[in-house]
Amino acid sequence: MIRAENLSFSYIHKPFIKSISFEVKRGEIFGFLGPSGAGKSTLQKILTGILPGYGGSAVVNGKEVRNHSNSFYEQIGVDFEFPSFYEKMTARENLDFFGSLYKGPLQPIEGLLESVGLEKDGDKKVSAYSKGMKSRLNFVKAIRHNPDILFLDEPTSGLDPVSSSHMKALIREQRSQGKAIILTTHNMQDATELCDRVAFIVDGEMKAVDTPHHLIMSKGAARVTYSYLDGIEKSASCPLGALSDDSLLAGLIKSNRLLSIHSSEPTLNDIFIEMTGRALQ
Ligand SMILES: Nc1ncnc2c1ncn2[C@@H]1O[C@H](COP(=O)(O)OP(=O)(O)OP(=O)(O)O)[C@@H](O)[C@H]1O
Repeated sequence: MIRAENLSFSYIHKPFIKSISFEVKRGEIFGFLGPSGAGKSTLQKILTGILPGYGGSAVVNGKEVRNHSNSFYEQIGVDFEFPSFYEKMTARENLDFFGSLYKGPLQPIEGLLESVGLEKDGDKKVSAYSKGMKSRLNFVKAIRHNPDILFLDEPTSGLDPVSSSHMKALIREQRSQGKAIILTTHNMQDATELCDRVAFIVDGEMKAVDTPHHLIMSKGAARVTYSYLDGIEKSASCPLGALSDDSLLAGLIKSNRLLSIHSSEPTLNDIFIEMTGRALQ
């Protein structure tokens, strides 16, 4: 549903986005991960038709984005990080207004507000909404016209843990309806939980693309860390695959002197740092 080939872009004369290619299929959540200034929002802007002066090709729902007509916006939903609403209007009035910009059928406001726990706040002015409430309202604004493709920028930013987990469930539900979703985040936990595939973006270049699981497994072996008493508490670790070669561990098990033992895999964040030499947050 989305295909980028040799995508490039420059804000000034210097090339910034450099030869990026990827594909996102129906029913897939694809994550852009990268540090601040890496080019994630720029890529989203190219794919949503805001920056038409790009090089290469960006095809969204079968159309080259730079040639898009207004009907393009009937097919995509955009939830960018900073919600845009008329603050003096209520949530319901805002959804009515933004909904009126679309030709196609709209999802009923009541059900949408209920899906994000705002059913009792629909008649409140948006100026009285908290940051998290605005984020939830922004999400339903993006899906009101039931688009095939969703662009989400930091969709859990500003949400408390319960709302964040609820938001992730809503995003998965959109995926199960067959939508293609591009999600931008700094949050590795969200990316690991939500994304079918992720792209590491650094300095306008794509450094790796794969499933979070493959990325984690390809680079770092899981390790086992254990602690024991030897006058004072000490700890040691060894690769999971080499447990039987660890004579210290074998001795501790035999003499029943182990205090704790656990295994840990590298996180996506560790892999990002290893592959790109840059920290994400
Ligand atoms: N309109 C513009 N004119 C000139 N430079 C710009 C413009 N918009 C963005 N940039 C520059 O392009 C680079 C990439 O910005 P972009 O917003 O795509 O990064 P990002 O990866 O989305 O960062 P963040 O995670 O902080 O949102 C930055 O160096 C930014 O200063």
